[in-house]
Amino acid sequence: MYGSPLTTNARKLLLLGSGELGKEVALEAQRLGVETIAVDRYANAPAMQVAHRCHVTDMLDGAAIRKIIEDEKPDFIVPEIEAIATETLLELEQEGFNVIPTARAARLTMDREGIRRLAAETLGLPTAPYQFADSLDELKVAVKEIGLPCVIKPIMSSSGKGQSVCRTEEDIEKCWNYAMEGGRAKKARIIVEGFITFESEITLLTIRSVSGTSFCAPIGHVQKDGDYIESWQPHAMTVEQIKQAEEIALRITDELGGYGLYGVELFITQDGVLFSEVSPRPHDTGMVTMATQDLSEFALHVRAILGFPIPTIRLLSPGATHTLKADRESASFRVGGLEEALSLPNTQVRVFGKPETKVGRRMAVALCTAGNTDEARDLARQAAESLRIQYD
Ligand SMILES: Nc1ncnc2c1ncn2[C@@H]1O[C@H](COP(=O)(O)OP(=O)(O)OP(=O)(O)O)[C@@H](O)[C@H]1O
Ligand SMILES: NCC(=O)N[C@@H]1O[C@H](COP(=O)([O-])[O-])[C@@H](O)[C@H]1O
Ligand SMILES: [Mg+2]
Repeated sequence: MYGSPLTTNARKLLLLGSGELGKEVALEAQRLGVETIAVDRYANAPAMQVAHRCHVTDMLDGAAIRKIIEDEKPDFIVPEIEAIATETLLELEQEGFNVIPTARAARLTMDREGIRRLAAETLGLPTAPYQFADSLDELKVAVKEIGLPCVIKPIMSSSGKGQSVCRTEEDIEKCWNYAMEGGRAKKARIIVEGFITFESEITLLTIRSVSGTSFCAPIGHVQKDGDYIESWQPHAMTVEQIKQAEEIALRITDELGGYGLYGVELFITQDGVLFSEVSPRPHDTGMVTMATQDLSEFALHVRAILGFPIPTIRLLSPGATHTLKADRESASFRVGGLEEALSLPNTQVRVFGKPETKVGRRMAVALCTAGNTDEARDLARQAAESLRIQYD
């Protein structure tokens, strides 16, 4: 039982990160009468536009995050991005705050080394071969060990920032410099992974709630330069592949614990399913569930967080998403083409409302359903291609 938002008995959910995914979490929380507070590094972030209140702060500044949380006293602290002062979250959890799904999950997944060592070395899950390096010289040695081609990523980055494929020895220095520019922390540490020639890659949304662990139908996706372009659900898989995928997802989410939705990223290869990484929060590729499922990944996250049951998750239709990205930096622009996009059948659009564009920044997504995923992908691509950004 809890009171209405903005009254003394309100249940309060504070988002650390306020992008397009947080916006949907805030909306779902509000549907259940929860007070929402959005925090991010810049003003007018998408979730701030729908939350009851907001705060702008450096998300890696532990003292600043602590001050906001001590003042707000939220019932749930919900990380929405990776780059947060997670040491402070560990402390706050110790002091009795509820970090979703757990502060340790946020801490481990903030940095590729934490989650990769846990998955591969502690749990023994199959992954791409990997090495870490702190300098260009160390990287050269690591590339020799792993072999070419390989994938080089800053240990702290997301949405493909600073990530590149190294194909020849001459590329190594370029990849190192690219990783140094794209990483979000001061640490100059990178991971080198063997390049996996996968048949497909999926996100397995896995929910830990009072009802136990539930899985959504697998979501297939295509990424370009490490960032997602399109996703679809369900992704066709054999019974054995689904079994392996669910086993991996169960192992890693059981280890990380807590209540909430996880996005488990997996590579489907000829030799079986490999663990790639996991988000302890809704996943960008999972936006497709806003069109395909009775409960979207955002609704599921909120239900799990609040401690409510999730007896069933229904896939209502095959569906797909396709993203709209900006190609330059601007604070004065318009998103157009909605008339054309929305004249397509079974099509919806989410315009995130980000205040500025940047090269490669995701600004909107098209969501479509159809009789099968191929048709849905075609439709979503057409819808996204109808959308355009006009810069002043
Ligand atoms: N070892 C690999 N072999 C082949 N492709 C890879 C490898 N690692 C990453 N990729 C490709 O790059 C994409 C992004 O990689 P990864 O998920 O590690 O980065 P990320 O920055 O965390 O992205 P996001 O935040 O969007 O999940 C993967 O989905 C996959 O398409
Ligand atoms: N792959 C992670 C992901 O998609 N995260 C989503 O993107 C936002 C940041 O976008 P921005 O970089 O455009 O501000 C995050 O806040 C989250 O919603
Ligand atoms: Mg990823």
